[in-house]
Amino acid sequence: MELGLDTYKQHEQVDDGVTVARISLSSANIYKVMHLDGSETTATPKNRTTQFLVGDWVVIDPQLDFDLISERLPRYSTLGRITGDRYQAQEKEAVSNLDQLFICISMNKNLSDSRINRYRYAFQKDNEYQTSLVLTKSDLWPDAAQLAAQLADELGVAVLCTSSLTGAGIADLQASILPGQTVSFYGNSGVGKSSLVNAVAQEEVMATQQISARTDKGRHTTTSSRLFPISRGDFILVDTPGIKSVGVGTNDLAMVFPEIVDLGKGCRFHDCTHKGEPGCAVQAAVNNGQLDQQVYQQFISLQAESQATQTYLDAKIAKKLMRKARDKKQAVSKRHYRKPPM
Ligand SMILES: Nc1nc2c(ncn2[C@@H]2O[C@H](COP(=O)(O)OP(=O)(O)OP(=O)(O)O)[C@@H](O)[C@H]2O)c(=O)[nH]1
Ligand SMILES: [Zn+2]
Repeated sequence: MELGLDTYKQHEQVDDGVTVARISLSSANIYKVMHLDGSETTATPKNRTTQFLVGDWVVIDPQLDFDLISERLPRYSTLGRITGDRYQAQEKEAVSNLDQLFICISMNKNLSDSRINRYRYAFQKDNEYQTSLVLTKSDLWPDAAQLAAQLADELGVAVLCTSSLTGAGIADLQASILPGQTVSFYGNSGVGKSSLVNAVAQEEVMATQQISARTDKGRHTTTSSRLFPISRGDFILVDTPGIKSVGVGTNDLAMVFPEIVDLGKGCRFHDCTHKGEPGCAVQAAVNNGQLDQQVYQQFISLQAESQATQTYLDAKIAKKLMRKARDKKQAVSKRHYRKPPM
């Protein structure tokens, strides 16, 4: 097992004579590294301020029952995720040294343009890793291959049409992963990602679930990313359950709809939402046929969605800040506590 080291060496240099390992788990500053023989050890950074991502190659100094991480080797790619800070959603790095990202969308009756548009930014981004679209559950779509071809043409990315049920397209997907590559599958809960990954890996890497009518929550017990070497397929899988959103955030709208941003420069108000304000150049363009009505509708619905993401993130952050403030207050009142005089 080489954990993708050969692929890594095609991008970056690794000195002879050092012992390298790969970060396989990162959770609340507890790290695990995987060695080239497949064994895993808890690891502690020599320098506590250094942050690591799952996928990082590191130089280790093995101790009796743990590894000391002495150095992080350069990353040739990073997969981002949207997180919130106090003011706005932000893109943060989540996984490193990734070669391919497969964005999975299921071919059920909910398949729509807006669903695909959500990821348009991720497809268009000039990534250091390759991004492909994987259509899952193709057995549910009458002319799946035709739609796949149309999307490939439209998006300019590879589109793989698969069904874990019939096995269609699985061999193509396997063939698109080169030996020693590090890959990740992204998809909303229920798209059939686990079934697909297991079919591609030819082993039970991930637990599959029947879609729960009760609740969508609590099915993934872990939210930390993890590295899985797949021996049958000779590739490395990074499971990223914590990544809820790839490139969907307010800022990304501009990248998905550059024509609307351009038109928006002509609006009377600089913060125009293009939803009926007077002097809106975008609405005017829809009215005179310059802007496609459908594109406009997609923009509006995606705008609502990204605002919802935003609000969700803001609320989460507000809660966190309140909790912090409360903890601080409690700490202060503890400090001032004096034993009552006898
Ligand atoms: N028709 C059809 N159903 C499928 C296919 N693949 C998976 N399913 C069904 O879709 C449901 C979800 O499958 P999973 O593989 O667990 O989906 P997931 O995306 O990993 O879901 P989470 O575990 O919630 O992340 C299950 O009921 C599967 O039986 C397929 O190719 N065709
Ligand atoms: Zn406007």
